[in-house]
Amino acid sequence: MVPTGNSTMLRLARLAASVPRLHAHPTNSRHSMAYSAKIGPSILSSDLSCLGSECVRMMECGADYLHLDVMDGHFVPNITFGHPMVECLRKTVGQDPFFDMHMMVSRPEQWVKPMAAAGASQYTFHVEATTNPGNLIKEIRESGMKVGLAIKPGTTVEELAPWANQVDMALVMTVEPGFGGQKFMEDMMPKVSWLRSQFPSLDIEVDGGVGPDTIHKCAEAGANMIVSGSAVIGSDDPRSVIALLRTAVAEAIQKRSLDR
Ligand SMILES: O=C(CO)[C@@H](O)[C@H](O)COP(=O)(O)O
Ligand SMILES: [Fe+2]
Repeated sequence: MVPTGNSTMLRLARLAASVPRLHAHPTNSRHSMAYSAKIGPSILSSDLSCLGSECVRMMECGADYLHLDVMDGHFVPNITFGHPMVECLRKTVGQDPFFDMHMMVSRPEQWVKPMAAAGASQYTFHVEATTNPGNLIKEIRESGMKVGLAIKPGTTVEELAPWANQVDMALVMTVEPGFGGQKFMEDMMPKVSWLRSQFPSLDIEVDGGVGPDTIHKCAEAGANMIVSGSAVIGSDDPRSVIALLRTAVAEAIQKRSLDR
């Protein structure tokens, strides 16, 4: 029988409110709503000659969004792709999937409009790459995209903090940007914990070396947007890995909300 007493109802309502929305679309996450667990495979680790079908496969395996790594051979010592590829991917996957563009480029200002036109959903730039983050945030918003702000391992979280209230997402890099398949830097976790304590409803993303072995550190520290490249793409069962990562984060979010 369903209990209907007032105190029981109150407890059930509290419990329901504390349960994270597992499949929330990233576009709904800012401002009014509590953050939720979202898993974004980095397609850098996939067969780059099949990017379109790899994106489709990741969405079919339960990805919440796609993390697309743009490298210019200048900001980082590697080159990937630019907005023409994003335009093709958008045509292949349709309007729905959320494209988080991780812009590892110098002068990120120059690609805002082309990326927006190509179908990017969020433009995540590095604070190290610009002298005027405030202006760039404004330009990204005016182009209709969400804003992500990233810091490299050597950059302190204090450099991100002044902008945190103006962005949709903060990205704490857990490897030196440039390549997939590197070792997770656990010593970045205090940055995540600090951001979570200061900005309780901010989307906080971690990127680099994140997989089943390292997800619990990220989840406990307070990250809720999880980029995972080689651990997901290289797995025989990406669907299970994505589900495992999401469960770890969802449980940590639930624990945090019950502890409050
Ligand atoms: O931005 C980057 C690397 O610069 C990442 O998005 C990696 O591509 C993630 O891959 P794994 O470290 O998970 O293999
Ligand atoms: Fe990335």
